[in-house]
Amino acid sequence: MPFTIAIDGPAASGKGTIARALAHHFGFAHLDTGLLYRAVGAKGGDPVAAARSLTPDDLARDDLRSARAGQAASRVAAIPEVRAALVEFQRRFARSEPGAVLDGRDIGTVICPDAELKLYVTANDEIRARRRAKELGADEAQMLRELRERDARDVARAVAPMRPAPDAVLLDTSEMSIDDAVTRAITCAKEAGA
Ligand SMILES: Nc1ncnc2c1ncn2[C@@H]1O[C@H](COP(=O)(O)OP(=O)(O)OP(=O)(O)O)[C@@H](O)[C@H]1O
Ligand SMILES: Nc1ccn([C@@H]2O[C@H](COP(=O)(O)O)[C@@H](O)[C@H]2O)c(=O)n1
Repeated sequence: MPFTIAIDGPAASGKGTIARALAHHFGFAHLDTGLLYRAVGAKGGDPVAAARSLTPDDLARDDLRSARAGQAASRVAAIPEVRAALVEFQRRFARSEPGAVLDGRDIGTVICPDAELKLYVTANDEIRARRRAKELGADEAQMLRELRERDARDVARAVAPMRPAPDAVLLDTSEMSIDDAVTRAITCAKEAGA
């Protein structure tokens, strides 16, 4: 049976960093599910048709990590038919052997409600904005506005809103180094049987 780790949380909280490190440590596959929504938003045209016809080339675009792509992603992510078109791919990925780590907003609640480990990664808004501004070479105040706008949309949408699964382990990385956060996540995964 594959071991699935579901990681959710708000933008720039450190989910992807932890997910990549866990996948590397345990030899698991990793899927950054935000990339799917970013690719749909970046494709333009009808988002539902875009979600139904996503290709590996769409996911390899080099403009998907921008703040603009993040905003476009959170708009298309509120469309139920877009989300529905992406469910099966994510669930199939989650069954990768010997295990898989998926990070996003609804992994523990909708995509993999039976995951062996669910983490909900947070950090305070200002710290997240500082980290993202440093990463993108962008203005911190503008990043703060954009992160808050995106989080508000992700929390408020009717379908698969961003929230912790009831059985998720909460990991606030505000005062943690990357190494500390990864070490804590590895400990949680070992305790869960990885
Ligand atoms: N504990 C930490 N301390 C300092 N910087 C961190 C920490 N965790 C992550 N970072 C940095 O913060 C930035 C955002 O992290 P990351 O991309 O992992 O967040 P995310 O939650 O996956 O974001 P998104 O949802 O937008 O994909 C990166 O530049 C990363 O290197
Ligand atoms: N499981 C997911 C993952 C992402 N989204 C939406 O995509 C936006 C971009 O995600 P990043 O993780 O790359 O920042 C995000 O703001 C969400 O709107 C989602 O809905 N579900």
